[in-house]
Amino acid sequence: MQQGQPSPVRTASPARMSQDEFPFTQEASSSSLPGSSLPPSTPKSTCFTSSSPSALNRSISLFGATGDEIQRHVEDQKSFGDKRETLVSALDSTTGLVKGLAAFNQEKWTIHYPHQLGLTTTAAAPNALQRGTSSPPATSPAKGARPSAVRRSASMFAEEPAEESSRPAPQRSYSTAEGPVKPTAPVDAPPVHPLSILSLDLKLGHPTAPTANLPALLPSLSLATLSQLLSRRLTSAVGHIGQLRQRVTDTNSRILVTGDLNAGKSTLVNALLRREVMPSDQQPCTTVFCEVLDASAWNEGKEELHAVRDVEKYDAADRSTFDAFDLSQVLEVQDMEESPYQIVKAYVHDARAPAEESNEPNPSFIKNGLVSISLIDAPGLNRDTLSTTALFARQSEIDVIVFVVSAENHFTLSAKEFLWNASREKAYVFIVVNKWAGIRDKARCMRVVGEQIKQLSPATWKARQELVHFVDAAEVVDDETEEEIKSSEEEATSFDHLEQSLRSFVLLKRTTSKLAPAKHYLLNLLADLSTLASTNVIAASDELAEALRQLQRVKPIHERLAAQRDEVEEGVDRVEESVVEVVRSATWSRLERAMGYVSQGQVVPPQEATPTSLAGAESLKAPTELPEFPGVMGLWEWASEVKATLVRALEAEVRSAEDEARGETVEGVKKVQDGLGEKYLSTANAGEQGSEEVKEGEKKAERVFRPEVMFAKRRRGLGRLAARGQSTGLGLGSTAVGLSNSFSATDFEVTMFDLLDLQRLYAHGNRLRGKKAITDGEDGVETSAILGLGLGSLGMVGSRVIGIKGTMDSLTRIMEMLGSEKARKWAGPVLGVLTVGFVAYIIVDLPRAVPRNIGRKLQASLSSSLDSSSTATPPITFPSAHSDRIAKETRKVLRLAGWDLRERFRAALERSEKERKEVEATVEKAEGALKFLGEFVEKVEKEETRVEEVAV
Ligand SMILES: Nc1nc2c(ncn2[C@@H]2O[C@H](COP(=O)(O)OP(=O)(O)OP(=O)(O)O)[C@@H](O)[C@H]2O)c(=O)[nH]1
Repeated sequence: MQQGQPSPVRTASPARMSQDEFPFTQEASSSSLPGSSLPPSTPKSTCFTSSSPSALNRSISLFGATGDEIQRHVEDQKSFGDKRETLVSALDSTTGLVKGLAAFNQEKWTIHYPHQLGLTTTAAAPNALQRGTSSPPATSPAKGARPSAVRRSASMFAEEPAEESSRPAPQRSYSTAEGPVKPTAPVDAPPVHPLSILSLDLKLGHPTAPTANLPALLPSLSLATLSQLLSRRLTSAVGHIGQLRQRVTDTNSRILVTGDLNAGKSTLVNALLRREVMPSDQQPCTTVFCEVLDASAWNEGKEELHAVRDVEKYDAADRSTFDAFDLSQVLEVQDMEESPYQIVKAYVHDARAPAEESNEPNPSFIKNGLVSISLIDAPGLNRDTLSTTALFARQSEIDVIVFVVSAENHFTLSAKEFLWNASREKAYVFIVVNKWAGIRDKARCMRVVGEQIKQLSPATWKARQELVHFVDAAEVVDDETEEEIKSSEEEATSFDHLEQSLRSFVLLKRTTSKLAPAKHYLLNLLADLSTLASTNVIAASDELAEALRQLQRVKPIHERLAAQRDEVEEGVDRVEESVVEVVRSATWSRLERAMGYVSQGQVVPPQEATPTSLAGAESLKAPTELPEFPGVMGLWEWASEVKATLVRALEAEVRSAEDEARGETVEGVKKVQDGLGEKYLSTANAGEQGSEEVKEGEKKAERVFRPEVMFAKRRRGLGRLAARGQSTGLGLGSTAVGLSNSFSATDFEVTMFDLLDLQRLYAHGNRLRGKKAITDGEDGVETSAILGLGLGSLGMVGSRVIGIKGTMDSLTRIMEMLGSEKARKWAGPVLGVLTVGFVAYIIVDLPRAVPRNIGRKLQASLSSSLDSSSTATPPITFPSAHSDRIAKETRKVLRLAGWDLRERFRAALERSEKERKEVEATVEKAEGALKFLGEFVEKVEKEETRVEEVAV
């Protein structure tokens, strides 16, 4: 530096400059862009107190960046890269978490919403998550009191106050079905914040419902519906994360350079590239938008022009979508009258870019190793181009608008209009006041331009230290030789400052426009996930506790019932067998006894323990004695009556046996239904949680035992002994099992022989004669038999009537003498005597003989009808047949009662097994849910910490 030259820029340290000296007084706390990660710029007062042009020229360099600032910008770039990497990783992890929760909600556990548990936003409440899980996913109070800006976006039930910044979250109830907010949470409810991203959009389907009433709708939605709505929310969250990721990872950033005609836009672009790529001329020469891109990044390193007719179809790899020109032909392409091209893409190499690919920050503007910046040189603004450029500027891919204004001309009307509109949409617009070197009264120029900016774009004005630059682009382009480039890196200039600000601003813009939304969205989403998971930890803990309590009740009952299964079977069989045996033997002995009397022609004397007939059962009065003998004249009718009486006596005994069996059966059924039922089913019923209605229904379904219907379908009529065993009508809806044998006491008629005790006579005669008694059923009567009969009868008459036993023996001896020759001559008189004796016997013995004969015949008749059965088995007798029948009927009733009990027991066992399985499944489900949610909350918290640390 030569002597006499004005002091170098750095000696005029910004710190030493007075704020008042700077025409654009910096407003307090607005030295950096709002929300910027850049530290506030050092107040670089650009006081142009000297009116000397050279001094001013030197002062201009005050705008230039110091080495520290450049270093800071470099660090900014690096930090941007780190933040981006962290957020991309967090976005990916969160996608995994959301998908995991969605699958969990679909397959394993229906997610509850906080209001379903009646939770409130009680920030001071102790953390309830510590109960019910070994690894409590605690939400720290610090997290609970997360800055409300993060929460601002949505509330599940009510709008959040916009101004809450440092205040704790308002108390808010989730269960507002009744309208007014009231704290419904249990004392140990965790702090819960309202859901934002995952809140339910209940306006769907209720477009007219006012927001304030929405909470009232929540309780009316079922758990399943809410869970489905949540699924949709989660799916859309995954979609949104995808979009955010795309935006975050998008490295392309576009700067639109626009301004008045001839303001020096092309010159500025060239200056940023440090090479003359765009044509610049006194004459308006930019007619088409021309985008300058890094050739190595976008066109395989090849420098050329792509003149594009249809931007929508453009593909750098597809030659058919553009016309290619040499880079040097740019003026030709621009100069075309009525250009057919929408845009010209100029792929160039930046002179300052490193030859090799590197992610390290470097001085190149378009290839800085972090963000690929493309510069779009727009046609100068006039009435024709204004709307097109405005449209272009509005595109979302345009990160920054650099508005170039000539210091010589200030803002034209078109410029003002554009700036006015653009600043409304983009908030910040870079303003480059170009051709600054030629301005003499720089202070005045600055003041005028400053006033205009203040009005046109207040936001830009506020951040003017970063956004408003006074430069001379032509100087940079003209003067920069290879060597000067080097030296310029060492000596910061105002243009460097512009360049670095622009670069930082692009990064800042990207941070604000891409990283910040991603961070805020992630924090909101993660907070929601944490809330949901925490809420569900409580739900799962409660469910687990309840299920374990249920299991404690249900498991032992089921185990006991399962162990008793065989016991019940055996118990029922035992009762059945014992009762049947009692009935069988009682019946048999009763009938055997009865048959003993009847076969002797006697009525059956009542037994002491004869049961009385049950109400409703058909009763039959047992005859107490035989009808009185009316004399020989009424003999025949009397014999029939005797027969009927004996039959009735037998039948009455059968009835009594049945009554007795019925009584036993009643006892047996009681033993089964009440005794065993009480013993085994009370266990099951005690454990049943079934409603009273169900139990009532089961009771109704039980069979009702009506003992009086047992044996009801017996054959009617005195003449038949009802042994056919047709349906006995047990009253249990069963089909009776019939006996294969049939008894019929009416099958025999009273005959002449019944009136005489021929058999007895015959037997007696034979005994006298030493012969074997004839058997029943032999029709033929031999002479000797008749003789025997006669003798027998005589003897009997004699012994009864005369009363001398000796006479009888003498007569017998006399009769035996008839066989000898000597005795034959006695035959006539003896036979006479015999006949008289016989007749006398008949008359005297009738009242006794007839009943006996009939009884015997009755017995024979009953037995004969059974004799057809196999000889291998014990002979079936009247008592045995009836005892079998009655025992069978008893067994049938008991079996049904047993079957009933078994069924009820089986049903109870099944029910308890089902209940146990259900409870066990619930336990498993809740335990699984707790495990999942515990891990989930941990992961969410890890992500939250990671994302919170990303400063955007
Ligand atoms: N002294 C001086 N002249 C400049 C500066 N910038 C541009 N010029 C001159 O101004 C004229 C117009 O420059 P351009 O870069 O073509 O301007 P432009 O805004 O691109 O023009 P159009 O695209 O046609 O609107 C040229 O002759 C440049 O040499 C500068 O900073 N200082």
